[in-house]
Amino acid sequence: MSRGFYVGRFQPYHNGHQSVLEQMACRVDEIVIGIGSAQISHTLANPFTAGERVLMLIRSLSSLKCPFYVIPLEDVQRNALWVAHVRAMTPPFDTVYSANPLVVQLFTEAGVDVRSPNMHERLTHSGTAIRQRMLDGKAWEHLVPPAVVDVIQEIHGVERLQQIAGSD
Ligand SMILES: Nc1ncnc2c1ncn2[C@@H]1O[C@H](COP(=O)(O)OP(=O)(O)OP(=O)(O)O)[C@@H](O)[C@H]1O
Ligand SMILES: NC(=O)c1ccc[n+]([C@@H]2O[C@H](COP(=O)(O)O)[C@@H](O)[C@H]2O)c1
Repeated sequence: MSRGFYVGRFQPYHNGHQSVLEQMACRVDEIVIGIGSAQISHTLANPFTAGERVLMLIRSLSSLKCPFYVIPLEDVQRNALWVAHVRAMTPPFDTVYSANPLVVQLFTEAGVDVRSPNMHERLTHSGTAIRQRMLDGKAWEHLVPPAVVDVIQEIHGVERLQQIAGSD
C-alpha cells in the first residue's frame, strides 16, 4: 500500500491543486491531504477557515479515482518539529509531493522521498492571483473547480475578502 502526502493552504483550492491530485491519483494507492495553516482565517492571504477549505476539497474530489483523507494541520512555532507534528496528525505516508522549498527541505532532511509535481498554468493558477482577481472584481470562477465556486458563494467569500481589504 503506497500513500502520498500533499499539503497546501488552499486559499482557495484551485485547478492547479486539482491537477496535482489527479497526477498523484495515478501513482499512489491513497492520498493524504494536509490543509496547512489551519488556525488562520479572515486575513488577506488566508481568508477561508479550515472547515471551509475541507468543504472545497471534499466536494471537488468526489470523483477522484483514489481514496483520500483530508486533515487540517495547524502550524507549529518550530520548523524543526513540523515533520513530527504532521506525522502525528496523519495516516502514515511514504512520499511527499510539494514544490514549497521549506516543505521540500524539512521532509528531505527527515529522509522522506519528496517529488515535485508539474505546475499547471502557474501564472494564472495561484491562490494569490485568484484572491487578487476577487478583490479587483475580475472573473476568477474559471480558475477553480465548480464545487469551489459553490462553496465561496455559500459563505459569501468574495464579500468577506473585500471587507478584510477595506478594513486593512
Ligand atoms: N498552478 C499550480 N500547479 C501545480 N501545483 C501548484 C500550483 N499552484 C500551487 N501549487 C502547489 O500546491 C501546493 C500548495 O500550494 P498553495 O496552497 O500555497 O497554493 P498557491 O496557489 O501557491 O497559494 P498562494 O498563492 O496563496 O501562496 C504547493 O506545493 C504549490 O507549489
Ligand atoms: N513550522 C510550521 O508550522 C510549518 C513548516 C513548513 C510548512 N508549514 C505549512 O505547510 C503549508 C505549506 O503550504 P503552501 O505550499 O501552501 O505554503 C503552509 O500552511 C505552511 O504554513 C508549516
